[in-house]
Amino acid sequence: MKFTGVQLRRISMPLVAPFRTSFGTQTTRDVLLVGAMADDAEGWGECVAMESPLYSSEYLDGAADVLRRYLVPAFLASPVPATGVAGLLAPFKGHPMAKAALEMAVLDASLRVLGRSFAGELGAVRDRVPCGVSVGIMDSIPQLLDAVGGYLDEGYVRIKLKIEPGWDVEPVRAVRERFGDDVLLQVDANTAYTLGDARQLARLDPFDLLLIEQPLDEDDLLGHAQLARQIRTPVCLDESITSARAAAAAITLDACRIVNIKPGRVGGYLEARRIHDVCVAHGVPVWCGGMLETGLGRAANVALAALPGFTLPGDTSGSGRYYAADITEPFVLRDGHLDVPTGPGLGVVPIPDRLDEVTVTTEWLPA
Ligand SMILES: CSCC[C@@H](NC(=O)CCC(=O)O)C(=O)O
Ligand SMILES: [Mg+2]
Repeated sequence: MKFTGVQLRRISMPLVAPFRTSFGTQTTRDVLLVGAMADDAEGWGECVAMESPLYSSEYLDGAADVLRRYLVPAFLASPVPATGVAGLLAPFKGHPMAKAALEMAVLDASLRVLGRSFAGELGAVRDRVPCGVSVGIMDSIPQLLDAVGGYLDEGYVRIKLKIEPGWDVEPVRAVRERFGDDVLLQVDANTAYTLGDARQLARLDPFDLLLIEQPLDEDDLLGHAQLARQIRTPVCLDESITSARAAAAAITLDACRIVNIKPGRVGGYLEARRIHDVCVAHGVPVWCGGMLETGLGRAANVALAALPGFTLPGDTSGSGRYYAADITEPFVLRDGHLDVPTGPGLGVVPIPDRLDEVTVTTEWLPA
């Protein structure tokens, strides 16, 4: 396979509704796409970095810069197989989301030539996955209950509520009172609390939550271990799990009992699989997190979510959760599940007209 170059394409996708978390409110999702163009195939990667460094230290323009100046030239100078991309890029410190996007594009191109799907390559054991949905912080409890009711009507099998100090026990209590105890329910704090909030977080214990996601700072494994001894709700980590090694450390320190796996956060789908394997070896359930991906990243996430250790519904919602029109054929929920793509590579491709409608800039980096 001979790569002729790499395309960096910035797109801007309006959200169907504002999405508010403890670190801010989004109304559009700006995305950096990476196109790995070879003589016999093209592959696509999606960089999940946000426009601003609010979820993690990466941000879209920084990812574009490190790809343009370091990662893409290193790859084009010595085009290794997809399994070699992470090692080739390791000398460049950090930037897991940028690295993940390039690895994903190379993997997609390679698998298309081989006629192999992402699901087949990663080791999927299911042909459809149960889907959860992430629900933002709202202006009022009634507004929240309307949103949750709508998602349950759509068939989502698990509800995740974004929380922050001042919006935690009340919304959880209201959802339980309105929709009952059988709804699979969890919360995500995006690092908004401190160990000093343990008593407040323990007030969530009576609501039988599946988990509380990332209550404390990304680098506070010991704090999460101490918190886990003060609350009954299982602690799940997201931002803290940056690699398989970090997952092993978090589990060994009893900092978490569940792991949210996000390929972009950990440097790619191959590292994501390694984290899955570490967690399975420790008996720790995992689920697939989301970064408001377009259908490209969504396709890869759904394939990943079909691996055996993904025993909890992920944030693998339908395309319509965020976008009125996706850049690929939309992912549509059916009986609360999404079908795992079976075609070569990602199994989906960007629809040229849709892609052009949302494109802000494109750059060509020739081999
Ligand atoms: C803008 S919030 C992105 C990070 C957040 N992601 C979600 O809540 C799920 C988003 C999705 O459905 O893709 C998380 O911390 O888990
Ligand atoms: Mg999270």
